Order: sequence, then C-alpha cells, then structure tokens
Amino acid sequence: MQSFMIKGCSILTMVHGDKPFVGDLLIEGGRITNIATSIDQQVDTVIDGKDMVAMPGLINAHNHASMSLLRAFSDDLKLMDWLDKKMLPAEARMTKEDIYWGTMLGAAEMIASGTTAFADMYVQMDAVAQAVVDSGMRAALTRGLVFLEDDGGRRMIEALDLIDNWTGAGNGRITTMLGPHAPYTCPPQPLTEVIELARSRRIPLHIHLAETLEEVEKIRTRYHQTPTEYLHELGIFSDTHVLLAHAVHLTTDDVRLLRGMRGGVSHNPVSNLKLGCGITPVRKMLSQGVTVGLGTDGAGSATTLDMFAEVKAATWLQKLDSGDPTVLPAEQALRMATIESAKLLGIDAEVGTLEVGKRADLILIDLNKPHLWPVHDLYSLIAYSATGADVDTTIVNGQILMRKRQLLSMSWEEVRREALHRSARLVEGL
Ligand SMILES: N[C@@H](CCSC[C@H]1O[C@@H](n2cnc3c(=O)[nH]cnc32)[C@H](O)[C@@H]1O)C(=O)O
Ligand SMILES: [Zn+2]
Repeated sequence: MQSFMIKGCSILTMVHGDKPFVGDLLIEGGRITNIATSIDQQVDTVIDGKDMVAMPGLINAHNHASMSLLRAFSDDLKLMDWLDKKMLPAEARMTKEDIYWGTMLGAAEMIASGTTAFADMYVQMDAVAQAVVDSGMRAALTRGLVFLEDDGGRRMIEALDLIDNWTGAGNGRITTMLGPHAPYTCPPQPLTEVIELARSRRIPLHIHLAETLEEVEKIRTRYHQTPTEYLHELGIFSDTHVLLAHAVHLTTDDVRLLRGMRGGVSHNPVSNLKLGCGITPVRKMLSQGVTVGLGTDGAGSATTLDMFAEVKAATWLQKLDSGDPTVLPAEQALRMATIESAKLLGIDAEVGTLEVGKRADLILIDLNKPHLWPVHDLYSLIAYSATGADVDTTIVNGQILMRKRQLLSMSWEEVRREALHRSARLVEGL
C-alpha cells in the first residue's frame, strides 16, 4: 500500500475542541500515522495541499444507493404514492446487474461529493457489496426486510447470508446490519424475531421510523401506539445498536424513549423537506443525549447524494424551527456529517475524525474558487458555502478514489453507459 503525504493544507480534524491549523498529514498502510505543522519524511507520493482543506470524509448514515438509477424519475409525489406506484414496480424489474450498476452510480456520486462511507438498505446485497468492494468505499450494509407476505423465510435467509458472507470484506471496509424496513412493513411477530436475533448475535439494526404522518396514523390504527412506542415495546432500544432513519414524527415522550439508546438517528433533512414530511425534533433529541447524524436517503426521493446539502438543510431547518440562528452552528452540523454519523454506523473508532491511528478516510476541498474566498471561519465556509462539487480529492482506507476530480476506482464512462440503458428499462411505461 502506498505511503503519501498531504503538505501544507488547512486541517479540520473534527475532534471536538481542536482548532483548524495549517499542516501536513502522513498516510501509511491505509492509516493516518502523523498530523503536524510540518512533517519531514520520505513517501511515495506528495500531494500539494495549497488552498486545500483536509477534513474527514463525510458519512451518509442512510441511503439506498442503487436507487440512483431512479433519480428524477418520479418527483413531487406523496411518499406512499411514490413508493407504491413508482418505486416498488420499478424495483420489481431490477436484476442483480442493475443493482450493481445502480450502486456504482451512487458510489460515483458519493465519491465525487466527498462521501467516504454510507449505510445502505436494499436487496440483492451481493451486488451492492461487490460494488462497494470495487468502488473502494466503506459501507454498513443491510438487506431490507419487508414482512407483508409469507415468503417462506427467503428475505431472512438473504439478510443472514449478507452478514455471513460479506462482513469484513474489502479489507474491513464492509460492515453489516439487520434491516427491518419500517414499523408499517414489519408486524410484531417477525419484528420481535429480528430484534431477538440482533440481540443474541450482537448485530446492529437499521430501520426507518416515523417518516410521515400517514405512517403515524397507520400504526395508531393497528396498534394504538406511536411508531416509536411500537418499537420500544418490542424491546428494540434495550440493548441493541439501532440506526433509526428519519424519526420525524416523535412526540416529546417518544424522544424520551430514545434516551440512553445505543446507536441513534440518521436525520435526512433534504428528503424530509422535499417530501413535505415535517421537521425532525433534532434539538430535543440532542438535549436527551441521542446521537444524531446525517443521511440523504436514496436519490430516488432525495434526488441528490450530496451530503453538503444535508449539512445546510439540517442547520437551516433547526434555525427556522426555533427562530434562533445560533442553534446548530456550522461546526456542530459538520460533526453530524462526520463523527456523529460514524457513531451510527458503529465505525467511529476507525473513522469520522482525522486522528493518528485512524483509517485514512478523508477529503480535500479546493478553496481556490470565488464562492470559497476569502477564508475567515473555515467551519462556516465549508458548511454554508461549499458544495460536493468543491471536493478535489477523496481518500478511503488510504486509497485515492478521486484526484483532481477524476474518479480513479471506476470508469465513469462505463458507469454512465450502464446506468443509462438499465434505468430506461426500469421505468418504461411507469
Ligand atoms: N422491497 C424489498 C425491500 C427493500 S428494502 C429498501 C426499500 O426501501 C424503500 N425506500 C426508499 N426510500 C424510502 C423511504 O424514504 N421510506 C420508506 N421506504 C423507502 C425502497 O424503495 C426499497 O424498496 C422487499 O420486499 O424485499
Ligand atoms: Zn430510506
């Protein structure tokens, strides 16, 4: 594995309390081995960090990467119409190869916009995992489990196959979870079985929660509970690491049920805004000590996987909701997109900050642009002015996946061609 040094860049470690400074970063054997104002050491490659900001790669805590094939195909619909009338019929046509190339398209977009790791819930997970290995990204993968009809246990078998066959693949870049899809697609009995299995095998869980008012009504009619109470009563928060996606419609009492939980919430503000879902009670969650990270959801709904957009939307929404521009300041919003999301994926010991000993998952942002000049407060500049297109270099596990905006782990021409003809077939007539 190559050793290399990034010289003379502004460094945002994203370690709480660290101040930005100009210095060098040394990467050897896939890990960060030194960070200092000046490092004198022979390396294979030196990257000039002039006008660059180095920071941890962004971590997308909730995605369905392969849905990138369905980007901009059915926007401006209600969530349940979008899902039932458009997504599910298109997804029913997806082959393993479609899902591989859809995930490659998602990975291309993520790498090109500075995301180094993501949590994904989908089907045909061998194809997703292979795309993660090939693209060089890091991912926490789940086979989504919908229990609306008897499938003879097929989905569960696939979920466990993913865990048995792919955990640790790609030099440890792949981790796995169990993914009961949502309270409205998982009745009590199978959901209890999944929770028990997760507890006994110490497997983390990934589940959608309380995304729409429609869901809240459905669960109230069926079980006379809120979606959060439903999960709580089945014991989901007692011992297991749980990644909750959305968690928009939570009462104050619901938020209290999350206190002390392992894992936390992936807040997906762009998707919530676009689908008109509501405003997630992020401030209440934070005040109860709940970990809140950021995610995009699939490009089929969010239409973009650019985590810089999530950072902006997250902080703006809380400022608007509270009428107080001091809440969720830039630095905190950026921490949500890095180390807090890393905690949700259970990989914060390895990534999420720039620290000696951690895996080298980092990005360089090019400041030599009119909208990123001059530099006063770097956190503000990155949170409020930068977009994914300003990322110059993306590194995962010490491997350079994009340099000077050229994707290196895949052929963009090939991904582009495959995505085009496959997506056309998926949506034909829908
Ligand atoms: N349909 C599969 C399970 C797939 S899990 C992932 C599912 O999540 C769906 N999905 C994507 N975004 C959202 C969302 O925001 N809320 C709810 N479901 C979503 C997506 O369309 C996909 O079908 C089965 O029956 O085996
Ligand atoms: Zn989702």
